Amino acid sequence: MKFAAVVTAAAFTENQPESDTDMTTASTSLQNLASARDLFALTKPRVMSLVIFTALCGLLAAPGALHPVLGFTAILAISLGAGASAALNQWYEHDIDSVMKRTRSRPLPAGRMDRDTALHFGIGLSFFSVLLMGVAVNWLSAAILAFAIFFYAVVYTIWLKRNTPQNIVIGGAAGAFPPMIGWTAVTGDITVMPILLFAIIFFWTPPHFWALALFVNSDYSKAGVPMMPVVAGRQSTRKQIFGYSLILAICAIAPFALNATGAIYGTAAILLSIFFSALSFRVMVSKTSEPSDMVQEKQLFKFSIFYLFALFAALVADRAILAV
Ligand code: HEM
Ligand SMILES: CC(C)=CCC/C(C)=C/CC/C(C)=C/COP(=O)(O)OP(=O)(O)O
Repeated sequence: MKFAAVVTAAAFTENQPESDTDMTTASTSLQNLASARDLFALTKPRVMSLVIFTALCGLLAAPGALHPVLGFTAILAISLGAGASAALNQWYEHDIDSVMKRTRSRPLPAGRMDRDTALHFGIGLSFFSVLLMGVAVNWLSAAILAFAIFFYAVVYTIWLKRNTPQNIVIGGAAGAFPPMIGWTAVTGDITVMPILLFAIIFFWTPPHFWALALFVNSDYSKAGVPMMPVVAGRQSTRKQIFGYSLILAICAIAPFALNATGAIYGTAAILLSIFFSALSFRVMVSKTSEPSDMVQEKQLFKFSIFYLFALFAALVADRAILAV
């Protein structure tokens, strides 16, 4: 311990700036570090980690083989494209992000970054990710990636979000493309299975998001965003959550029912979907109006994330076992 303390102290002393110029350089690099951190935050890394995971699972579950370097490049391109679309989303939404409690400490509303930086970063990274995918992997995957970025940054963010309570139902398509892109990176074509993977995330998105929207409702109404609970009310949203969770169950079990996967995926899909539907049912029959008492909604939101993670992990595990 003592030795470690001496070494740390020595290293610290060694790194001390000796002059004013050193001090300026040190503070500039600290600022650069802070903005690098903010650029990273602009990519919504926590949300995108699951997006990237579903893309990776799509790639690993697809029939055929892709050289590991190309597989890595495909996932890198999807990650950069997803991050770029999130940056463009925040460039456009700086006004409503500064009104909502949940989003006002983001780099733009908090004033730690100017809008042009976010715009240039988002556009530059979008082009780079699509070109990388096209040149290194294939142009079908690049085209779907470009469409997904456009769908999130323009169709959802600019057009749908502020105009219709169906915003996340239609806009959710953007988040449903990544496993399809992972799949086409390997196969180069679109078959029933990548369409089903798309459908799973498409029908998962409304319960995932509306569960959250129910307990952050006041944020959205304050910002004037017509999310479903704001426009149609809590009870209608709760019924729709249950409806979508039943459609989700059908889509999740379909790959097994169609013999496209084995029993590992089938068992996981059935158990996870029963639990998801049960939690959605509890939300539907709940009458709570106080956000702090919305235990069922909070549980459903948390479980939605586990559900998608576990379902896609089961898909890959199933494929790995079948291959042995
Ligand atoms: C239009 C579609 C979607 C909407 C509107 C939406 C909205 C949200 C919101 C508002 C949050 C709260 C956290 C935050 O402040 O960012 C959240 C969390 C999350 N979302 Fe979604 N989401 C959507 C689609 C997706 C998709 C497609 C995925 C992954 C495949 C995903 C994964 C996650 C994860 C992992 C979290 C938790 C992040 C954390 O722990 O902070 N979401 N989502
Ligand atoms: C490859 C590719 C382009 C992937 C994109 C994946 C995608 C669309 C994910 C959606 C995730 C997300 C953070 C939605 C938040 O909605 P919001 O922006 O309305 O949330 P906010 O209120 O937190 O800003």
